Amino acid sequence: MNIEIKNISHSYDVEVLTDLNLSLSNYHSVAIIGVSGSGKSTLIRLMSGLELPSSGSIEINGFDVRDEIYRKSIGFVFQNHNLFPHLSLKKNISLVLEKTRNMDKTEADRTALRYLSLLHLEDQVDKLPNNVSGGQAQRASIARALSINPEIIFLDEPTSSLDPILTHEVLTAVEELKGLGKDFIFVTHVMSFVKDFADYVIFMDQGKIAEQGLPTILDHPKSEALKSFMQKVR
Ligand SMILES: Nc1ncnc2c1ncn2[C@@H]1O[C@H](COP(=O)(O)OP(=O)(O)OP(=O)(O)O)[C@@H](O)[C@H]1O
Repeated sequence: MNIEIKNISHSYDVEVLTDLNLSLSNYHSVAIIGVSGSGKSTLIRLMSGLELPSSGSIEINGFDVRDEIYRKSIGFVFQNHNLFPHLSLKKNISLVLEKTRNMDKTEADRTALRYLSLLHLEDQVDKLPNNVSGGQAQRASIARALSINPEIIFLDEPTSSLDPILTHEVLTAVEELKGLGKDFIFVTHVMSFVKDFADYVIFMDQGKIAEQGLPTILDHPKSEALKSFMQKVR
């Protein structure tokens, strides 16, 4: 995918991203890392078009992120699974497909089952989100994001509410998706996953990109900020 971010700043009560620029071509799996509050979630939400920057522009694969065509070409997985609690895992997916992709019920059900199986949830499809583990629910929300056949999948700390075992289970499932030919942009605190899965790393510090490059920057950080971060997360 190609990413062109020009001079974006973003404020809530105070400025959280400051004059940020990024130009990337032909990477497929971009990790955004950094300490809590450094602006990672804000950046990934702006890149997905879920929120618009206070100033500046973002183009991904040649589309302004405000473009409806772009918005239909992405899937987003949130920190918490965001599934409807009163619908089964299957229905959580098939309903989205019926309502937003005009699929008939049979095709929507078939597609939901296909993606739930891809995430190893074929035995859980009729359960409600509250009756499966946190890792299974998060895998179902990844299946839901995939089911609309997006070009890019955004994951904003998908394992932040999970214990280490479930974190491993979800991230292993994500790694298995590499062969699908999708592009990924993700925020995570799990550095082993960054090393295994990312082909480019963006390190955020205080609303700016403090360091960026291939995943090898994690082993050979140049900036004091990334050095200090790596000492804390190891
Ligand atoms: N909707 C909002 N309204 C007001 N302030 C916000 C909002 N979202 C984020 N912020 C503030 O913006 C700053 C950056 O937040 P952001 O969530 O982007 O950081 P982060 O690096 O993803 O942190 P974490 O790792 O804790 O999720 C923080 O100071 C946060 O309190």
